[in-house]
Amino acid sequence: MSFQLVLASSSPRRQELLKQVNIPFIIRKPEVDESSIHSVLPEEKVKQLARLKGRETVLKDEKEVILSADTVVSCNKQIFEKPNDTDEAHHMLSLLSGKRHEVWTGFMIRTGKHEEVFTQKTEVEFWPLSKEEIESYLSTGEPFDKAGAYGIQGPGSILVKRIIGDYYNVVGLPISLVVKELRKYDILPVFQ
Ligand SMILES: Cc1cn([C@H]2C[C@H](O)[C@@H](COP(=O)(O)OP(=O)(O)OP(=O)(O)O)O2)c(=O)[nH]c1=O
Repeated sequence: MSFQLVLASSSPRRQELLKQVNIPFIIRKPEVDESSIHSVLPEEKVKQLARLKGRETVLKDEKEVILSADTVVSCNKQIFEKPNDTDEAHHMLSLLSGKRHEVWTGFMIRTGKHEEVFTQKTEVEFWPLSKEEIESYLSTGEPFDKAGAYGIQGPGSILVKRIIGDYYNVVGLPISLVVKELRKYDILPVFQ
């Protein structure tokens, strides 16, 4: 039986990453209250949030596979999600300045019969950032819809000294691991 992929996400980055590997999908965004998840461990938090988003997405028939995900930044035992305002974004970037942090993405794959949750970690190191650099970056508006208040894929790329691990995991979906798992449902990138 071949399955239809349903992306349970409104993140433009996740949509782009699936398009990049030519996987056909439809979008169905769940209504979730993310504030109900309080885990202090980033790996647990992204698992729980991906699970919540996946389970709250309606399965319309047995041929559908739901893919949901969540990304957080973890630095010095603190978890950074999307900043609520400029002050919070400034605070996050000040704490990330000159240091290493982890980006965790959790994703869930769910059908009517099975569900599984996976996680992936990428380490990112930032250059030391001056107050002016942080303010100039904030003025681009980039930080506000992104965990940790930056996007590695845009102008935020110049904040990054190095990364260890999957780049796409930082952008919101570890696409090669996702594709590997979707093969079980005969969902294949078109070039295969
Ligand atoms: C660290 C980092 C995060 N991000 C993004 C990926 C995610 O979209 C976002 C983290 O927020 P999420 O809550 O994981 O996702 P979302 O609210 O954008 O979308 P949805 O819940 O509908 O799936 O941060 C980047 O785009 N680049 C980066 O470098």
